[in-house]
Amino acid sequence: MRLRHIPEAEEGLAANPHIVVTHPKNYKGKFQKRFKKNQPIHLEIGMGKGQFIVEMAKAHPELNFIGVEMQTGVIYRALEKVLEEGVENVQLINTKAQMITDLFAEGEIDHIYLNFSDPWSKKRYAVRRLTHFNFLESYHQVLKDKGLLSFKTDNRKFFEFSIQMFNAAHMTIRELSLNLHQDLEIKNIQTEYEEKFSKQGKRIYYTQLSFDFFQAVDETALDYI
Ligand SMILES: C[S@@+](CC[C@H](N)C(=O)[O-])C[C@H]1O[C@@H](n2cnc3c(N)ncnc32)[C@H](O)[C@@H]1O
Repeated sequence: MRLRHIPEAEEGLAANPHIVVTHPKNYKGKFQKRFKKNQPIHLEIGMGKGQFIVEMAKAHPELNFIGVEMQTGVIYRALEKVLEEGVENVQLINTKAQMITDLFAEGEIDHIYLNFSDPWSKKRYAVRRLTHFNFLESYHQVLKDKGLLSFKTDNRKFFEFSIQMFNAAHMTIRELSLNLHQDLEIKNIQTEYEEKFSKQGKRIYYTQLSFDFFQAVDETALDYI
């Protein structure tokens, strides 16, 4: 997702410090302080323009949500949505996924969502995929014991790569669908990309996993890349 430069974005983000966390490292281990209610924290990484996180926050007032997005113009669009909808259980952070162990303490997060993350199709960029085992190790660190990771994509190869990574990390699959929109048993809130891709007739791949039997990634995982 690339947006044209939005001149008012930086100013808009700075003007809303009650929603946009301007010094996130100061809250490491204390993110509950950013919310009105002390309740489980769900984190979306690469949240885009915020459709999913805002709809989730409306559907689940019993949860707190944090959205991480690296592009300033894109997170600004998410901020506009949070303000428009008046949801009080969403906080936004303008940073990269690579930072999450600097931002969150061990076990601070209950659930991580990766929705339509960039597939980085070229092998030499495999390390940038947000399901690469380097990222899985950092997710494991910040997630609570038995915390969950949910992942959706339209890209079959990326999904297969990710399943191999999850397997190498000894994760446990809790839910899986190779055609999410045909699978009526799985509750689903759509993202911007998901709506676009499913209108084009593309299948949506989905899985939800936990790290309860996590072990260090084994070396054979490297064969998959
Ligand atoms: C393809 S878009 C998907 C957006 C949204 N999740 C959806 O499903 O509609 C991927 C988003 O992830 C963001 N992103 C990519 N790599 C990231 C990273 N390393 N850290 C934070 N955000 C990232 C991009 O800026 C982009 O907005």
